Amino acid sequence: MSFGKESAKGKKEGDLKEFWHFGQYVEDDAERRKEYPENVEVKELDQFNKVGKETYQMLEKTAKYVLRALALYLNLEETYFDNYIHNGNSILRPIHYPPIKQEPKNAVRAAAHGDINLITLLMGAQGRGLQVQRNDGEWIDAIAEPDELMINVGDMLSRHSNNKLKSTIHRVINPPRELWGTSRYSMPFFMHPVSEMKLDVLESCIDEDNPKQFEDITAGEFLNERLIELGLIKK
Ligand SMILES: O=C(O)CCC(=O)C(=O)O
Ligand SMILES: [Fe+2]
Repeated sequence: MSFGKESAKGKKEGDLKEFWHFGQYVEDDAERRKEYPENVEVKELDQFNKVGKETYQMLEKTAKYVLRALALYLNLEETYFDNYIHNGNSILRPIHYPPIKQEPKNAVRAAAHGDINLITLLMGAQGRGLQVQRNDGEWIDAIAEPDELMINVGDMLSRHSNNKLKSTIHRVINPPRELWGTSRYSMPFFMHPVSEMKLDVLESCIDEDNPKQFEDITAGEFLNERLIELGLIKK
């Protein structure tokens, strides 16, 4: 994905980043397989596709267990999400934030946003910069240690749970000027369900104090809407 092409929802400046995508490896459903683009084979790097696939599948499995815990928290069956995420449209996205060569004006490495998907798993990034916004509006550093994962709730889960689980607003700030010459690398795993999953607010998350906050929509429709807003696909 070319540099500067993606911008956060509602922001005109492109983010200062470039990235690769590893997508779903559908091995048991010919119809579903046609829904996703083929993963691109990189012949120049011997281990690239193998390591990408292994990383994808390990993070996918980890995310599945996290969603099981969240399902229990939402008073759902423990395995509620399992069928929705099997062969889901999840993405492993290694990102490179290149050295900054000139005054970026209003552009940042990643402008403030909520992720589109159910949950995001972030392995320790190489280089600081990630911040999350607290409920009181203050931004705090969110730096995972090598043996830790940062886990964000995304907008799809926030809709489905009527905001009982709030989408984590986060951003990647530019480094101080003396570190402009350094790259940053990060590797989020975005857990997405299959496109036909209904994100309609769960009945169990609606009551008098917390009326239904979101319109009914499927994951596929919601993703499409958001990709248009991010400048990644055309209407
Ligand atoms: O670079 C990071 O650590 C986070 C990237 C991110 O938030 C995103 O790509 O959605
Ligand atoms: Fe994000």
